[in-house]
Amino acid sequence: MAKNLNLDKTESESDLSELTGFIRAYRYPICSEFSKEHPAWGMDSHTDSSVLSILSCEDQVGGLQVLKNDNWLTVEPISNTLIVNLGDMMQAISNDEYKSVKHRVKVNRYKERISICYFVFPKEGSVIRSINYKPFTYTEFQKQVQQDVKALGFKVGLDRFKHTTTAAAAITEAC
Ligand SMILES: O=C(O)CCC(=O)C(=O)O
Ligand SMILES: [Fe+2]
Repeated sequence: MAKNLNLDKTESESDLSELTGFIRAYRYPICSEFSKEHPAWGMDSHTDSSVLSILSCEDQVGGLQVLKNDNWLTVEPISNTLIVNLGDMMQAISNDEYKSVKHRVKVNRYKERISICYFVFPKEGSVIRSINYKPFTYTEFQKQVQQDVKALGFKVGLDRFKHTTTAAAAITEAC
């Protein structure tokens, strides 16, 4: 991807680090109390703050949905297959050429769901430089996300770091 985007090799290597990645395992219990009209979410709609997120759904129980062209698409689990989601840091690094995908997880009525996710983050202190965003470090991004969630109840994300005043417009729109 770095090659496709003509990114500087040293700089893109410093934006990716195995050392700052982590693995998280999830268990989504069975939930029978929902209907088509009132679905229940194991995880609400969000974008990952990572560079990349690699998902493995251990028991082939579906539920993951991704937003494409304003439509929620169900990701059918395929055995021995990993799903790679692009996160906010990849969107910034790629100057918005690659988009951080909005996704959510629906709970299952009959089976619990186990998934394992590996999140890749930028190296500590590495500055994300992009035409569309002010330079920032992942630590600064995360701090802003936490502040917004606390103050507004939702993540504003990359719009906060846009060069223009669209950040304010994005927040007003979301309210
Ligand atoms: O459990 C999943 O398949 C997705 C989890 C997820 O989206 C996340 O941890 O950010
Ligand atoms: Fe996610």
